[in-house]
Amino acid sequence: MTIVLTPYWSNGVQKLRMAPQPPPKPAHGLTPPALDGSIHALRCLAQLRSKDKNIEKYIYLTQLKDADPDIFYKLCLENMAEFTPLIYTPTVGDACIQFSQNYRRPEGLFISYKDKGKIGSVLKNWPRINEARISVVTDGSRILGLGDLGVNGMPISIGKLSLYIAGAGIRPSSTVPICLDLGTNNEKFLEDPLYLGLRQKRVSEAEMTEFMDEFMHEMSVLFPKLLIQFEDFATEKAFLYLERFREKYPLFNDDIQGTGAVVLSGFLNAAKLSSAASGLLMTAHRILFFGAGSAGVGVAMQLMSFFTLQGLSVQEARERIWFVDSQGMVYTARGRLAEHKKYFARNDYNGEPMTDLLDILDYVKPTALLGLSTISGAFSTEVLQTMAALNPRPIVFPLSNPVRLSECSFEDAVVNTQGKVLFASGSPFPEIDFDGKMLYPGQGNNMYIFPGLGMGAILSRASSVTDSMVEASSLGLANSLTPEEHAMGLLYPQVERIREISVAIATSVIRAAQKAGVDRSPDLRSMSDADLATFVASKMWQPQV
Ligand SMILES: NC(=O)C1=CN([C@@H]2O[C@H](COP(=O)(O)OP(=O)(O)OC[C@H]3O[C@@H](n4cnc5c(N)ncnc54)[C@H](OP(=O)(O)O)[C@@H]3O)[C@@H](O)[C@H]2O)C=CC1
Ligand SMILES: CC(=O)C(=O)O
Ligand SMILES: [Mg+2]
Repeated sequence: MTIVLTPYWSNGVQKLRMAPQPPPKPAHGLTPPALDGSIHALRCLAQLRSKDKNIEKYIYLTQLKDADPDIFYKLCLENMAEFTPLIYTPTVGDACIQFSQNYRRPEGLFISYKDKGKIGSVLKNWPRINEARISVVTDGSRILGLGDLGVNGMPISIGKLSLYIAGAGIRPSSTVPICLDLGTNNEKFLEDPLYLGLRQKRVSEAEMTEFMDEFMHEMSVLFPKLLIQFEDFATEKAFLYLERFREKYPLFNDDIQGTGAVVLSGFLNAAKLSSAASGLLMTAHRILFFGAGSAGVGVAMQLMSFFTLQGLSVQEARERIWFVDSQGMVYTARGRLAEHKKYFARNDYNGEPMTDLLDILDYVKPTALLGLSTISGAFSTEVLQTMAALNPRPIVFPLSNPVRLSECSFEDAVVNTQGKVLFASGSPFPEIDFDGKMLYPGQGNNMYIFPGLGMGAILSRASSVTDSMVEASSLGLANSLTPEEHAMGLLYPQVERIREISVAIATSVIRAAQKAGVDRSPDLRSMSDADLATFVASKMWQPQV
């Protein structure tokens, strides 16, 4: 499939352009005399706020970003807490579901299975080849917790890249949103006349792997300076293609590694508060994962480093972790297990399958309960009360997205633990006044990590993204809380400080890349940490309004 470039009419001449390249400024006389950039930004904000439905706000913001990226990103940076739920989770989930209904104009690159054998020629249609530095690539097979959405997954690539631009100052023109169309198993979409993707079931794993080999090779030829973020591939494929390509190309999987890093960071801060209240050693935490997919296992792999940083051996660290999947507690004697579950399967339980979460809580007695299951409400009143009975300050992270699939709400977690909960969720919840005290939910979302991790990898020109770079991003985030944020009991910094945080993360990531010897920007090696941070900040794109 060749991408279709939108006809753009200007001064009677047909030009071709694709977002995010801004339209040329209209000639004198073609705009009202008093149109002033900063006043217009206020006008746009008022127009946005006049809309009732979040999906309408999303559509409005998509058009604003297209028409005037400077105003869009200025407003975004000034109103991060208001904008992120609109351009990202939860609203981006609805934008994906409705993509084929609401589609207006191209914004990104679609590569379909029909392009196999000539993927390079499709990539060449991208209008800003030389500028490309970062691509978010999805195959739409597991969008948030919404399942297989086929090409309707494109808004997730677009949304993540908007956060790269807002959060880390990546130049808009250097971003490449990509959706691979390998079919869909979503029957509703296959029957929908408006569906914009291939009308066929997903291709086999062998066929997809051949396609992916060609795609990755052609990407590396055409975009030699590109970092790739794999996003929302269904679990088996997420692990398969991360392992297959990570040594060969600069890439990371956001759901496995980005989520692992963001949760490790919040967990580090939560565990300190929890241990301070209980007197429990940091090494004595017991973590129960509800959900054993790419995100759950990715987080567990990263949390291993929490324990090993505290001095435990790898084997001891692994023993601090339990998993629950749709069949109950995951243990080796249960029978055949998917490959990605085997490492964390318990070897110290041989009894009957344990399927009730309350029974599992009673057996494991966790200090922390992490939800990555897509099961809305799974952390029931009884589950939360049990966590509170087991721990003076229970750690409860319902991390599934979008917000309607969260395992519990912040309010339920607060009320059922008498305000003791240490909480982070995947999508945002409002703060709560509990007994006269303001309590703030953390947002344990990889959006804190990938902008800074990506910026660090791009500036160091890393030839691959190592585990040490991912860990550095996590520690950079954990250490970025201000004393005021600690005093407020926050587990993550306020999102309004995202650029400052991204500087800290990118700086740590560059240092880790240098240590691992994968950096290709030797000039950065001799800089002091302070100079390196200044350099990173100086490279951030700023909206000009
Ligand atoms: N906060 C963040 O930054 C991020 C959040 N996420 C969210 O995490 C969620 C999971 O993503 P991902 O791991 O890729 O998805 P998967 O679908 O691969 O994993 C879901 C897991 O939940 C398990 N599960 C399903 N139903 C139940 C049930 N009734 N009881 C117990 N476990 C159950 C599944 O079990 P089984 O294996 O048996 O099928 C599976 O292990 C999504 O909502 C996603 O949006 C993802 C990335 C980042
Ligand atoms: C946040 C994210 O990456 C997800 O829910 O898949
Ligand atoms: Mg994701």
